[in-house]
Amino acid sequence: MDGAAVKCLAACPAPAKLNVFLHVTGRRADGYHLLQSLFRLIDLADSLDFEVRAGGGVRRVNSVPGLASEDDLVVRAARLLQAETGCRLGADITLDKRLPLGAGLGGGSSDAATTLIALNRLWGTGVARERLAAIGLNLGADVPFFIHGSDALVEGIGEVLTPVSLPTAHFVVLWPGVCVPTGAIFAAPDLTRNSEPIRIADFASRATRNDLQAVACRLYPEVAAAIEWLGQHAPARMTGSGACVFAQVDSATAAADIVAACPQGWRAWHARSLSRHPLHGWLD
Ligand SMILES: C[C@](O)(CO)[C@H](O)COP(=O)(O)OP(=O)(O)OC[C@H]1O[C@@H](n2ccc(N)nc2=O)[C@H](O)[C@@H]1O
Ligand SMILES: Nc1ncnc2c1ncn2[C@@H]1O[C@H](COP(=O)(O)OP(=O)(O)OP(=O)(O)O)[C@@H](O)[C@H]1O
Repeated sequence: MDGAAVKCLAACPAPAKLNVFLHVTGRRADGYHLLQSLFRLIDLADSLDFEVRAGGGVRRVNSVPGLASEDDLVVRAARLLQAETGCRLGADITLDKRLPLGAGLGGGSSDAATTLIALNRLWGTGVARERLAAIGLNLGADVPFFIHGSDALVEGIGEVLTPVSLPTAHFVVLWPGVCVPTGAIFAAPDLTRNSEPIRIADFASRATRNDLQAVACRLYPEVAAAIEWLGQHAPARMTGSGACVFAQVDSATAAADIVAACPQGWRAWHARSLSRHPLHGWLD
């Protein structure tokens, strides 16, 4: 342990996202794909506790099944912030992992974003939002979205954000129990990579889809089965690169009825839209 805790912060939320649509419009020279996607924050979340230490060590102090501490984006985010700012303080971090891994909910990216926002405040490193988002992009394509912290049309590989204001909504989110590795979906030869770009002003009136869905359904039949089951209740679509699928419903009651009928071995949640990341006010 690196000295006594000098400051603590408990129960910092790391909310999930849904990709209302996701179009792949091209590919960069480095292999990353260009996207157009409407991202919504939802109130399903991981939760993080931070204890600042006088020594410079950073570690996750609890165990998380399937996620070694040294590989955790939370630990990598904290070390990256130290490297970028020269901060000599350290942190013990506890991650209460509630979001499934590799689920298209952006859990790892959100954990990283919450770590950057919380430690930037606790360590007093004073990095402004835009620079923190640029730092976060090194950890994952979705991190800038969570640092900006509001619903957005996202372009580039995740770094070009146009905030949008959307009505509140209820969703059912369904996880068919598998973990989908994002890289494998983007690497598939049959992925649609040339969707026509939509103008921001037009996206509400155009037909949309998730271009990653067909590949994920082919490689992971559980995803196809989840879309089929949820689709009997409301129009259903995959989020991110899967494995979760979601449907917008009219009310909390409608969501609860579908959640109650969820087949054994899968998990379903009623999620509400979130207008802002709960830590949004902590950045300039
Ligand atoms: C598809 C989305 O879920 C949409 O929200 C995200 O853009 C994926 O973000 P992520 O899970 O944070 O993914 P990253 O860890 O950045 O990338 C994993 C791998 O997916 C591929 N990848 C990812 C994002 C992107 N725009 N193009 C890609 O080709 C790359 O091979 C990369 O090595
Ligand atoms: N704190 C973390 N939480 C989740 N995954 C993490 C974390 N740190 C590292 N990872 C790694 O990142 C991978 C993908 O994480 P994540 O759960 O965010 O995927 P995802 O929900 O599919 O995200 P996206 O929607 O951005 O594709 C995991 O399989 C895991 O190996």
